[in-house]
Amino acid sequence: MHKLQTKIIFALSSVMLLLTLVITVASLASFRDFSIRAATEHTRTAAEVIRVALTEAMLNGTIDKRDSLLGRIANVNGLDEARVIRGPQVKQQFGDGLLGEMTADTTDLNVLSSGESVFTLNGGILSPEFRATIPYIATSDGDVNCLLCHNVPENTVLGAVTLTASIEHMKSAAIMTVAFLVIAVGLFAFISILYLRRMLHPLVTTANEIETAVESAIAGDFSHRIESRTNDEIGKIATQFNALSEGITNKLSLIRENVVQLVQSKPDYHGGNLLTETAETVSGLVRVSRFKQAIEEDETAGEVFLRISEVLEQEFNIHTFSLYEVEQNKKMIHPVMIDGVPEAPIHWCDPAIHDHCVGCRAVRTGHLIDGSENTQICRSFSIDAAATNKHYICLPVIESGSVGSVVQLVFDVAEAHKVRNQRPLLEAYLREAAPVLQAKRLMASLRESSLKDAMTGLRNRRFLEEYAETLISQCKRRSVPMTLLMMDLDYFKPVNDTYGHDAGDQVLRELAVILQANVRESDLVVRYGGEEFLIVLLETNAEQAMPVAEKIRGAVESHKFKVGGTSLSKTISAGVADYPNDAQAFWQVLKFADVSLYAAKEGGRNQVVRFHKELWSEDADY
Ligand SMILES: Nc1nc2c(ncn2[C@@H]2O[C@H](COP(=O)(O)OP(=O)(O)OP(=O)(O)O)[C@@H](O)[C@H]2O)c(=O)[nH]1
Repeated sequence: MHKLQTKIIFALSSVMLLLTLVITVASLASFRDFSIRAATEHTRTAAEVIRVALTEAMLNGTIDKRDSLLGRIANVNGLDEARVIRGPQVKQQFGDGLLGEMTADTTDLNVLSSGESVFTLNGGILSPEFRATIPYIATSDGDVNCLLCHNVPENTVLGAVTLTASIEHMKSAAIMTVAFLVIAVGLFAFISILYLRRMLHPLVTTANEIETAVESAIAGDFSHRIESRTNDEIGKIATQFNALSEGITNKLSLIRENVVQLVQSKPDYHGGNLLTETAETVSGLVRVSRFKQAIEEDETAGEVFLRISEVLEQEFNIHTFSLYEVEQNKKMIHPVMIDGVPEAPIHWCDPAIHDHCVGCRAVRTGHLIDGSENTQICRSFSIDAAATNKHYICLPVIESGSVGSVVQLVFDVAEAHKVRNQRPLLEAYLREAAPVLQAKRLMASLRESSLKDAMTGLRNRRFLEEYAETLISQCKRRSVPMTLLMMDLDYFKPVNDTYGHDAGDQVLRELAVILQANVRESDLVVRYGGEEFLIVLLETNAEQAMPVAEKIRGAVESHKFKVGGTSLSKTISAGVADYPNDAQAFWQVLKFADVSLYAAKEGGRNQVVRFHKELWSEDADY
């Protein structure tokens, strides 16, 4: 049975039982009281009848026959015994009397001495018996003057009559009445319970339906509707509950549609709690939005990749993953991070994709490659998935229509389902990362080009201004020297004047190639001014740099510059100064290299001059 119904019926039954009990006790108490009062009256009347009869017998001289008189009276309905006892004065005047009139019990004696009536109920509840002991008092007024026969003063107790009356019939009547009451109350209770059940049925059924519907709603299912059975508050609750469920379902559908749009893929709810999973997806999207904000404020594409790796580890709990960057113009794929290690060698895929990016299926197709659905889908994934129990998913990051990067996830077969469920949110992250990565790379390349000389491809003076201090602090930290070679073409103006500016440019381009070819890759060749070049030789002092400068001078001298169909010979002059021997500050070393170059020019050109103190005068106008 339903709990609510049981409770109400139990409460009603308890009330009815209590009511029956109260009525029974009250009835029995009032019956007892009534019985005593009725028996009292009854015995008083019988006592009076006996008195009158005895007086009459005395007057008529038939007092000797009083025994049979008392016997007849005792046979009167409702009386069990009638016994008269003589008081001491009567005994004194008329003798002890009959045998029965002599045997007085304690109650009789008390009544004889006190003159007060005593009424008692004896025999217990099963066979109750009423006893009345009533005194006869001598009186001169009344219908007969007692003092005429009795030699006693007024108000003397002449004797007493003891009457016993059974009140069995009263008890039966009381029991019958109580039984009737109990049956009546029971019947009333039964009818009330039936009526109550009928009345409670819609309430209980509605409450049960609401309970089931709420349980389903907690589990994310809002489809349950409640039948509105009555027109009262219960019916209203049912209607309003339905309206509430309808409202939640509509709003939830709207949220889902928006989530689907944002995630661009229908989240797989796999029978879970719709509300919880939608809420989780929404909070996932909030995290995506925060991620976007963070990467936008990051400085480089490298930092963005680092954030992607943090998201994979912390949010998706994926620890075996690789990030690749595609260099479209060079058709190369560059490993940004392999298994979380920056710039580690390509290891899950065929290393050939490094120089041939279209070997990567994700790069070539621009589609997500799901190796967990088909392990053979990408031929460049070099590990035999079946043998190692490993699966993979490669997600291309599309930047303005082409693949800019690839995120590769490698996981155990057992994790395939989990990873596939995480895919929509991960793709949302990558969609946000794509334009930011592109912007960062664009910024980096713009910056790179602003630090380069467009004509020769060498670094420019701006680069030097930005990195001069870094170069010095690096040398200081590592306690290594650095030499600056300041170089300038000799008599370059006539080239322009004779062959034109384009020819001059060609000479400068060829010179740049010669300079670059004669130093180490780690050294820096900078186009410092028009036909002026600076070479920074790292970890090299001026003594060690002199042969290098000489080699360069020789290389230029022996080179034939191709100018307008003819070839041309040119020479250069160079000045050499180093850190830390000549000066501690970068710009001071540069100045000393420059004055040395000036000295080389002065000295007749096509020569290298090592800086020495005599070349520098604070007063000189360089
Ligand atoms: N074609 C071309 N000429 C340039 C460029 N930058 C500077 N120049 C020219 O380089 C020449 C430098 O001339 P000068 O400073 O007189 O020196 P020079 O003729 O080389 O003689 P010395 O340096 O004294 O040996 C000028 O004519 C500039 O116009 C450039 O980018 N391209």
